[in-house]
Amino acid sequence: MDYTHDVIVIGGGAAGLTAAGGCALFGLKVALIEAGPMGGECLNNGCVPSKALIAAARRAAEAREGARIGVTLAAPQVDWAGVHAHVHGAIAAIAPHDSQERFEGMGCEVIRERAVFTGPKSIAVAGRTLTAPRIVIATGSAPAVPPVEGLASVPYLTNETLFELGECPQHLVVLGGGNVGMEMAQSFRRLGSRVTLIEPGDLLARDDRDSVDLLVETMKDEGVRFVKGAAARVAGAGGAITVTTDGGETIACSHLLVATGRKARTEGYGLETTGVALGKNGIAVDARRRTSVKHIYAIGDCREGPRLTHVSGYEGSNVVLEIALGVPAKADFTALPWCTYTAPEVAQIGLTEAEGRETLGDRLTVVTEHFDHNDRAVAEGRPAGQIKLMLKGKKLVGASIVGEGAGELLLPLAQSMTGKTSTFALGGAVIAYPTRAEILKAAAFKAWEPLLFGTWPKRWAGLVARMRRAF
Ligand SMILES: Cc1cc2nc3c(=O)[nH]c(=O)nc-3n(C[C@H](O)[C@H](O)[C@H](O)COP(=O)(O)OP(=O)(O)OC[C@H]3O[C@@H](n4cnc5c(N)ncnc54)[C@H](O)[C@@H]3O)c2cc1C
Ligand SMILES: NC(=O)c1ccc[n+]([C@@H]2O[C@H](COP(=O)([O-])OP(=O)(O)OC[C@H]3O[C@@H](n4cnc5c(N)ncnc54)[C@H](O)[C@@H]3O)[C@@H](O)[C@H]2O)c1
Repeated sequence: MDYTHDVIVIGGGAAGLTAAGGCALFGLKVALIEAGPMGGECLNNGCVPSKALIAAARRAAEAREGARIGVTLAAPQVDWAGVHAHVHGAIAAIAPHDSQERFEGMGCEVIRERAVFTGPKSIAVAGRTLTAPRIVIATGSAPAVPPVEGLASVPYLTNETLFELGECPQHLVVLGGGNVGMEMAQSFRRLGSRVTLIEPGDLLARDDRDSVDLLVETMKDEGVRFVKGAAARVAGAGGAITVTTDGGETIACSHLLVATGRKARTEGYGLETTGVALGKNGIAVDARRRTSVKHIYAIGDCREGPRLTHVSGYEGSNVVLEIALGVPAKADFTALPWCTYTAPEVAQIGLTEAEGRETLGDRLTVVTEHFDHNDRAVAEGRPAGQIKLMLKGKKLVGASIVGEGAGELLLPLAQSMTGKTSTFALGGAVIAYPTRAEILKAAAFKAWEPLLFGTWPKRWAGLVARMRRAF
C-alpha cells in the first residue's frame, strides 16, 4: 500500500500532542488531526482553567482568614470579571505550548478538521483520504451525564460550560463528589457561592479515607454542605433550579454543575469500520496501548483506564517508542501518582492503606508522619496534614498524603517505588499534573533531548518507518 503518512494521530489533547510531536521529532511523516481547539480538555476546559479558578479561590480564602500569623488582611472583594479574566489569561498563556504553529515547527502536518475512519488504515479528513501503517486514536472523553428525570430540560453546567459563567453562582449544587466536584465545590464556596454537593457513594472514592476526612472537615468548616444521595429529579429554568434527591430532599439553587464522571469518545468517527473492540467505557487496549486491531493504538481518555493528563502524556510517549523506534513499551501504573488540588491537597501514589490491607494482609506495614512535626509547616502556620507510607517489609508500595503542597511530595516516592533515579529516568518520569515538580522533569529531559533525537536514533526510526511501509 502506498501510504500518505507514517503515522496518523487523531486528537490534539495531551495524549495526541505527545504522540504526534515525539514521532515527528524522530523524523516520521506525521498527520495530527484536531477538530476543536488545540490542547484539548486539559488546556481549554479541564486542568488549566480549574487550577486557575482554585488559585483565585485560595486568595479569597486567605483574605477571609483575616488576622493570621500577625498580619491582618482586608475582607476579600471578588470581582467575577477579574476572576474570569485570570482563568482565560492562564489558558492564553499556556496555549502557545499546544499550538498548531509549535507542532508544525516540530514537523507535523496539522489538520484542523474532523477525522473519520473509512477503513482500518484510512482516514477521511478535509476532503482528503490519508493512509498510514500506524494510527493513534487520542479522541478523549466527554462529560458523562446521568439519566436523571428532567435534567435534559434544565440549563445545567458541565466542565465544558463552567468556565464561561458570566457571574458567580448565588447557590451552586454540584452532582458528584469526584475530583471535579470536590475541587469546584470548594472553589465556588471560597469565591462567595452557597454550595451543596450531592454524592451517593464515597467522596473521592479512589483516595485514602483519612486524607479525605480531613479535607471534608475543612470544606464543611468553610460552609460546603454535603448531601448523601443521588439526584433523582431536576426541574426549573435558568437561575431557579430544584434538585430532588433519592432521599426525598428538594434543594433549590441558581446553578447546577454535573460532575459525575466521563464517557470515552468512541462514536461518530467511523470506529466501527476498523473492527476495533470496545470495553465498558472506552476502547479496549493491551498494556502496550494496542487495540484489538494491532496497528491501531488508543491512548488517553478515549480508552479504558485512568483519565489524567500525565497518564495521557505517558501513554503518548510510550506509543512514540512503539511506533518510531519499534520498542515494545508497556504502561505500568504501579507507581501512578495523582493529586486533588483542594485545600488541603489530597495526593496518592500506589496503594492506599485499604488496598494494601486487601492485597497484602498482615504483610502490610503503615507508618504515619504528621505535618505538625515539620518545621516548615509549623513556621508557616499550616500544620494540618499527614503522610502515610504503605510498606511491604521496607519496600514502599504506596503513599497517601493530605496537607498543603501534598502533590509536590510525590516525586521522590515515585522514585523510591520504581527504583529509577537517573537523570534519564527523571526526564521520562510520570509526575502528577500540574505540579512544580514537573520543572525537574523538564530540566532533566533537556539534558537528554539532543542525544534522544540525534542522528542515530533518527536513522533507526527512518529504517523502522521504511520497513512498516514495505510490510
Ligand atoms: C474540570 C477538569 C479538571 C481536570 N483536572 C485535572 C488535573 O488537575 N490533573 C490531571 O491530571 N487531569 C485532570 N483532568 C483530566 C484531564 O483533563 C484529561 O485526562 C486529559 O485532558 C485527557 O487528554 P486526552 O488527550 O486523552 O483527551 P482530550 O484532551 O479530550 O483530547 C482529545 C481531542 O480529540 C479531539 N477529537 C475527538 N474526536 C475527533 C475527531 N474525530 N477528529 C479530530 N479530532 C477529534 C477533541 O476535539 C479533543 O481536542 C481534569 C478534567 C476536568 C474535566
Ligand atoms: N486533580 C485531578 O487530577 C483531577 C481533577 C479533575 C478531574 N480529574 C479527572 O477527570 C475525570 C472526571 O472527574 P469527575 O469528578 O467528573 O469524575 P469521577 O469519576 O472522579 O467522580 C464522579 C462522581 O460522581 C458520582 N455520581 C455518579 N452519578 C451521580 C448522580 N446521579 N448524582 C450524584 N453523584 C453521582 C460518582 O459516585 C462519583 O463519585 C476523572 O477521571 C479524574 O481523574 C482529575
